[in-house]
Amino acid sequence: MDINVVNALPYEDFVKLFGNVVEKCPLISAAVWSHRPFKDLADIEAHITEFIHRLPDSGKEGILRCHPDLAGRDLQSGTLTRESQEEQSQAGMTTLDSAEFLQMYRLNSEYKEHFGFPFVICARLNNKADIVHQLSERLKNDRATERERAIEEVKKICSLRLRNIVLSEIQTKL
Ligand SMILES: NC(=O)NC1=NC(=O)NC1=O
Repeated sequence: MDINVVNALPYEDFVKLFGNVVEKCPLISAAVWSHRPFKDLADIEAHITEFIHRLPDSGKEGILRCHPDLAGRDLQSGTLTRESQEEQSQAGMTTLDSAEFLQMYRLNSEYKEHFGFPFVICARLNNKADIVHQLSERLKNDRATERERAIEEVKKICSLRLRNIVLSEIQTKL
């Protein structure tokens, strides 16, 4: 995708295209539009990262709270966003047996009870064994450490979603 095309987008189209690179947080892309013209995709990503970094702890926790649980109620009810549906199914969340499903439910509940925000991990970079291991391990973190750790995962998800958008735009032009 030509960065000049992106730079020429009115903010409505920019937010339509990039609004879900951070799950259910279109505000971030709507805010980042102010920083155009962008040098390239990495520049857009850098501005998104900077916006998140500058948020107070409550803002970072707010971003985490916008993420659906892995193998949670949104997955069960079919109300995940397209991106989350793809990511969660790729990580094996749609093929859990009843014991695995219960384990995820219990670990997610324990994590949420402990931290006050949901466990977030970049599902595309992990399989279900990794996810269970990470959930169990990260439960031991203190809140500040875990908040930053989870935000790092949000940035990985964002980076992969940005690349997917560019790739799918290029494919539509081929
Ligand atoms: N709680 C989560 O980590 N959710 C998710 N991670 C992803 O990569 N996609 C999701 O929906």
